[in-house]
Amino acid sequence: MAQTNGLENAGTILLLGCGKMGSAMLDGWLKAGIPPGQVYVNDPYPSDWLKGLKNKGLTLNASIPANVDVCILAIKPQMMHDALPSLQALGNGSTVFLSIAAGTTLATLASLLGEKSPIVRAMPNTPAAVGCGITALIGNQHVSADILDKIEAFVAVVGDTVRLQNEGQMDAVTGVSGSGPAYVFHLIETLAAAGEKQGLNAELAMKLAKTTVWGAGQLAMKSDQTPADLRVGVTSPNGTTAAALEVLMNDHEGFPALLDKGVTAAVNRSIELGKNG
Ligand SMILES: NC(=O)C1=CN([C@@H]2O[C@H](COP(=O)(O)OP(=O)(O)OC[C@H]3O[C@@H](n4cnc5c(N)ncnc54)[C@H](O)[C@@H]3O)[C@@H](O)[C@H]2O)C=CC1
Ligand SMILES: O=C(O)[C@@H]1CCC=N1
Repeated sequence: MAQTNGLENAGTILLLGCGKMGSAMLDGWLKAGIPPGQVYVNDPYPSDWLKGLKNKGLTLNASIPANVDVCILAIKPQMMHDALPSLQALGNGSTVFLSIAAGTTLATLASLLGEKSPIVRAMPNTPAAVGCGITALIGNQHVSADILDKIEAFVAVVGDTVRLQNEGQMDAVTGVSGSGPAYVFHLIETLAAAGEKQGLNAELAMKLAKTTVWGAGQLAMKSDQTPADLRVGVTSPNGTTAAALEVLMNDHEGFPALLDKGVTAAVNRSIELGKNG
């Protein structure tokens, strides 16, 4: 039997906002077999890649179609109040909305889109661009198990998925995995810079830093051992790693304290964005 990905009956799709996240997801849907003829995209600043998809049948910047099965909101949270009133005709309960905006709550989305609307809130991350994202999802009271399965299929084609128990978890998810890739990219930058300071040329230092983060990520995912055990496995008694970890694992000014402060700042900003919504 042919393999299915849950998107065979995706229906008519409207994507509002096709920047970094919107285009990563759109690319995933098209690669997963959604015909471009089923896809409408509205974005006032379309990329060349997006414009090129018009030749394949995608509809760009047309008026809102009368019947939309799934409408994906991939605009900035600050744009919701201006942009969503244009979608109110879709708020009769038959269109399912998927918002990936940080902070914007299900209640705010329902107030802007129509209280009958089935709305799923999700938090993906940019590794979705290479099919390695992780997206957390939660639906409002109008989202049935079947609808949630269907919407999950839209994000599952660009990576792993998790379902949340309650919307309150979304701020913490945003601080850990939504913003998380930036922390890891910064780790790569700073590891490479430290290598340069030790005399390596820039290209070599960056190759070592990138491949080390990639390899450690692969090992953490594939090994039966916990990350803590894997760390111990690198650390020879009285060796080089132990010397580094003595500095990095300092509770007050090392990784644990810094990352905790960073994640807390992201979570607080997510809560603030939600209140402003
Ligand atoms: N970048 C990231 O790592 C992640 C972003 N998000 C969320 O995804 C959403 C989009 O973020 P990015 O893709 O990073 O931003 P972006 O700035 O790359 O994309 C936003 C797009 O919206 C378009 N736009 C502006 N006004 C519009 C309107 N009225 N109608 C239609 N399109 C409009 C812009 O031209 C732009 O292409 C945000 O709500 C963000 O919180 C969620 C998870 C991760
Ligand atoms: O920085 C932001 O607000 C968005 C949400 C998560 C990642 N990027």
